[in-house]
Amino acid sequence: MLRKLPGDEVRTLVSTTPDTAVVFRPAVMQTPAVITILVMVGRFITGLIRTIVAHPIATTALVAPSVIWIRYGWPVAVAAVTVPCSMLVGWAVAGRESFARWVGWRLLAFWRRLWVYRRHWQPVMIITGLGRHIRGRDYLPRLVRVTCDGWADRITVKMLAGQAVKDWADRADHLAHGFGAPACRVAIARAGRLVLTFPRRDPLASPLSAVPIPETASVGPVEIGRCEDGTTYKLKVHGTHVLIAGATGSGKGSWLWSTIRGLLPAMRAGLVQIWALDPKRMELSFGRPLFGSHYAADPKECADLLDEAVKVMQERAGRFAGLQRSHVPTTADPFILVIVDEVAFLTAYQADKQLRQRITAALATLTTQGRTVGIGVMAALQDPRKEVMTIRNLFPDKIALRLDESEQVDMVLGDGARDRGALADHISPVPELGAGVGYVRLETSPDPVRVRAAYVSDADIRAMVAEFAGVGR
Ligand SMILES: Nc1ncnc2c1ncn2[C@@H]1O[C@H](COP(=O)(O)OP(=O)(O)OP(=O)(O)O)[C@@H](O)[C@H]1O
Repeated sequence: MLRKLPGDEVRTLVSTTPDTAVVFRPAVMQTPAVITILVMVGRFITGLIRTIVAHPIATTALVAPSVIWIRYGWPVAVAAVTVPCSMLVGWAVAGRESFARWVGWRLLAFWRRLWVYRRHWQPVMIITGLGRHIRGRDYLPRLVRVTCDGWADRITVKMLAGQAVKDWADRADHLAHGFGAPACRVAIARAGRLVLTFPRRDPLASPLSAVPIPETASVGPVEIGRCEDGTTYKLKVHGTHVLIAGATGSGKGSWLWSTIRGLLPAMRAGLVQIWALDPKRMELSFGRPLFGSHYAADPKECADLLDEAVKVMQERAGRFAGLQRSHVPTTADPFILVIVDEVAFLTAYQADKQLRQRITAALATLTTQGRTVGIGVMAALQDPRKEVMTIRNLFPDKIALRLDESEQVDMVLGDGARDRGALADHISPVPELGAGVGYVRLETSPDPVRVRAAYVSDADIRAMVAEFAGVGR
């Protein structure tokens, strides 16, 4: 411990003038070891007092049995430990959730603060460059608070003066590895303070089976799957447009089908119509009887269907003008969701230039003016480059499933999304692990949310068709 003392660096400081060989060495005063030891003991005692003041309950729980033993003998001390412990075990068995909320997660947070974060804080901060070691002194960001839940540790950090969120976001990978976590998300708590989220396990690592069809007719938000904190995820479709980008086999189909599944009762009630454009003929054709006449696969038919949607939009806009500013779905004016699978087939890979321009113009019109009159677009595509999808920025809500390159993440979700933890290029290509997993960035929140869509199997689609065929007349 005493091999290197604070101040030893000074010994190695050397300065020279640029044009002479003169070397200046500072005079070094040796501090007697006893003074150094006293300083260290003083620091240890201060740290101990600080810990006692910061954690009075934990300290009492540790110290009280020894005090009882000394004053009243060991049988009383053993009773004083076993009675509360068995009560806690009883509570943990009888009321798992309340025990976890009031005791379990707090104990885990206390332990992980000491054992993981405090222990590794100094080396991780220095090596990542977020802290500085200058002339024997450490200048480190302050670890303010650690909280745990069933999924992740959340750490509140006070940044060093002059640091920016980007400094931390750029080092999210380093922080994750430094503290032994699979990932790290950086979010702003308030000026000067950040919350770092370190997941401890991945609740999305195994596929989810299809969400039951809702009992009641609702236009959304539609339950799609689960977030990584274990809560159910509901996607808003009415009043927005959604772009889903992902490499081949990333599970775009499960997002499209989970949405359709959640809207079936509303379709039956006449409050929703789904208009399906399926240029690949591989995805939506499977549930064709659900869409009635609002299904197109041939590019020319797709363009006609889109033009029809534009006409409905313009007719509604004329009728609603001056009367209402937002759409309320009714059987007379249902919410129309235009679902386009592999939109690039129509906007980029379409050989007929005129048709391509017509389709792009119709999609641009719908995405800029459709949402207030009850027309939404949900489009899926594999390649998110601007040349392929010139109108990608017209979609307020975006979802990035597995992508091949890290640059594609910001192309889909917008600037800074990957820095904020949307590691869509790290999603596993193994379908059981990664298909259907994606990062959602909503227009209302800059922080991407990691979600897995439930898998709607062929058998589920067949059952949906058997029960709901004809709802899309
Ligand atoms: N949510 C999911 N959970 C688990 N597995 C899934 C999920 N979604 C899809 N899969 C699996 O991944 C495979 C590919 O899915 P899917 O065809 O939907 O991908 P895609 O992105 O539409 O691909 P492409 O663009 O090539 O059509 C499916 O056959 C299925 O086995």
